Amino acid sequence: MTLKKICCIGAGYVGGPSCAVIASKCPAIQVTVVDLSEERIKQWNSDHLPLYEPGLDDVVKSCRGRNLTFSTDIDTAIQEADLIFICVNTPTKNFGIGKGRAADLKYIEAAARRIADVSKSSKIVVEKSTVPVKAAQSISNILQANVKPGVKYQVLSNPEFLAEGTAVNDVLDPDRVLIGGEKNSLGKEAIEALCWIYEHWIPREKIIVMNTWSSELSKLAANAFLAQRISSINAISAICEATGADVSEVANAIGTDSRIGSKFLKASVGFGGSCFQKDVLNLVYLCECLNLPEAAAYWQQVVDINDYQRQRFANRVVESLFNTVTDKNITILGFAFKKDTGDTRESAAIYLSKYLMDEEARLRIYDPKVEKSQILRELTHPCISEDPSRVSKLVTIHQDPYEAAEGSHALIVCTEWDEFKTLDYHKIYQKMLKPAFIFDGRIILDHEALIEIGFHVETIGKRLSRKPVHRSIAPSTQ
Ligand SMILES: NC(=O)C1=CN([C@@H]2O[C@H](COP(=O)(O)OP(=O)(O)OC[C@H]3O[C@@H](n4cnc5c(N)ncnc54)[C@H](O)[C@@H]3O)[C@@H](O)[C@H]2O)C=CC1
Ligand SMILES: O=C(O)[C@H]1O[C@H](OP(=O)(O)OP(=O)(O)OC[C@H]2O[C@@H](n3ccc(=O)[nH]c3=O)[C@H](O)[C@@H]2O)[C@H](O)[C@@H](O)[C@@H]1O
Repeated sequence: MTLKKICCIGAGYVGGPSCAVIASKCPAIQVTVVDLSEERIKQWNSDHLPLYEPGLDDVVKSCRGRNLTFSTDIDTAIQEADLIFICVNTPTKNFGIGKGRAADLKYIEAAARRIADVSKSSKIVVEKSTVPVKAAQSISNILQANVKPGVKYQVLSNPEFLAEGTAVNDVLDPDRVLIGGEKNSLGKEAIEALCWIYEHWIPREKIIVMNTWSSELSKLAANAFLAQRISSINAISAICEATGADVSEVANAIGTDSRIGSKFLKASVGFGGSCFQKDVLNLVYLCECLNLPEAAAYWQQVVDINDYQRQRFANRVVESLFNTVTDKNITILGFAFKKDTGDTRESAAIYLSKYLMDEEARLRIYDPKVEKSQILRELTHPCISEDPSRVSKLVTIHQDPYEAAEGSHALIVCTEWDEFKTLDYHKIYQKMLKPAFIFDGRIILDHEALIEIGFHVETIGKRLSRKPVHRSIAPSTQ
């Protein structure tokens, strides 16, 4: 089967980059990415794309207006397409049954109903969003219940594994592509059609075909395993801090075992991003629904350790600053959930800011890629601040790291931006109040050099020798 036109519903972090790469690699296919948000589509059609992603500008510019279109005309794009990717958001439900754990599937259902309402020809519908197992069944049920004469649907699962900050490369050169579908002849035909798209640039042996439910579960399992590694090394970091072991040395030692592997063993102030917590909780909820409480409790610990790590780090900041941060100036370097993205969803910096605002600290925040309005939106969210007016009282956003450090008692590295490694820390030291503290939540700075300058340095998973600083005898917060 040859596909001439494809449509992608959802122009977000997944739909935009993945379909831009498809368009660039398949010049004979017309790719239309649609979204309900006029603002987002306007940005995709401008020089200022709605998300920062290295290499994305070039890919989009190379095919936008040729075989890549961004549009709010959802119905026309669906009607004309042979194949439709569903890339809408699947956030954690914050109300009703499964609140705080289950994925909210209302956007998936709305997309499926829209396809059913407007389609006049047969479609392959590809679920790319991350969903609970059996979501493809719900999509299929909605489509079949509303099917028009002569129209046929095949639903496939094709989860996305790209990571933000490396999205373009991840789609260009993935470890694997997963496709789940039915084993009957129509199912196989649909799987072949989707394989044909990917085979424009990905070797066939990297495309793994399986049943739909395995494919859906593999996505949740992959994210749960990745998050579990971070929580595991973060749990080890707590032992390191209590004993004098060094978590980076431990990670290096265990990572050289080829059965364990060296990736995703970087201890940190906690994982962030829109998916790890959401998908692990989704798995927890799935286990609960399947009456598997022990499995649910196991995966719940991955999220609990992440909360513990963030709180533990915040406590260490307060304790080190003589057990009070009230009215102290604290500079936060980095607000994105990781480097090379402007995305702040579930960023550890948000939670750290919350804990410090609860202690009435004054925050001076700098991030090279996150807009001021975005930081304020995160901090004034009702889950973070009960009284948003306190945010304007306690928080200032800065365009320059040196300005942000001016008059500060402490500086906290929350995001591992490369530029933080090469700042002029002599200059920063001069601008700060003494004793000047640095809390390296990402283990990226040269701690010995900072101690030499005169800083009091604290980091994750390691006790640092330091010049003595007077400590108060007030009770510890830990
Ligand atoms: N962000 C990431 O790095 C990754 C995300 N995923 C998964 O991909 C899915 C999408 O994630 P993101 O792209 O980050 O979300 P996003 O929130 O950036 O984008 C989703 C877009 O879908 C649009 N939308 C929602 N309902 C719609 C409808 N009925 N019709 C048209 N547009 C609609 C929204 O307006 C939004 O622009 C989620 O399930 C996520 O778990 C998977 C791999 C990586
Ligand atoms: O489903 C998704 O949304 C995606 O989730 C993650 O990608 P992403 O969240 O974009 O970024 P990661 O590189 O995985 O980082 C997630 C968080 O973990 C932190 N992290 C990562 C690695 C590590 O060793 N230590 C650590 O603290 C990062 O700083 C970040 O806060 C997965 O890596 C992708 O494969 C997946 O497709």
